[in-house]
Amino acid sequence: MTSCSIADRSCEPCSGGTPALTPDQASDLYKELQEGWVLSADSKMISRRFTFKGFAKAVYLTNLCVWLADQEGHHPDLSLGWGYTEVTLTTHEIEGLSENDFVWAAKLDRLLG
Ligand SMILES: C[C@H](O)[C@H](O)[C@H]1CNC2=NC(N)=NC(=O)C2=N1
Repeated sequence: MTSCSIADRSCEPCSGGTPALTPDQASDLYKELQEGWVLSADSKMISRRFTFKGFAKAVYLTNLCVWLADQEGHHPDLSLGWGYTEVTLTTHEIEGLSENDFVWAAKLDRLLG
């Protein structure tokens, strides 16, 4: 059986010529993500803050994000401190959201079970 999850897709190389997702397209893809992701009001980014008790767990999640970013060739902005990692996705090339951002977020959701 096929699952048809966006987590099964791959991030595609993105050039400046591809238009950013419209707010409607972004909110459709947003529905496929797990709870906890936030779609910004201007539909230009999605983010999720993970909280932990301690520093090392936040570093481990950050390192997982580094691994996934290099695997997919698509890179989140990461903010790390004691007890938290915040992951923000946007496609810098187009100053907005692309499908890559949602594929990447869904892959992280899947890795985290
Ligand atoms: C050629 C390569 O696809 C680009 O330089 C990628 C790399 N990772 C990227 N990551 C993100 N988040 N946005 C980009 O525009 C981007 N560009």
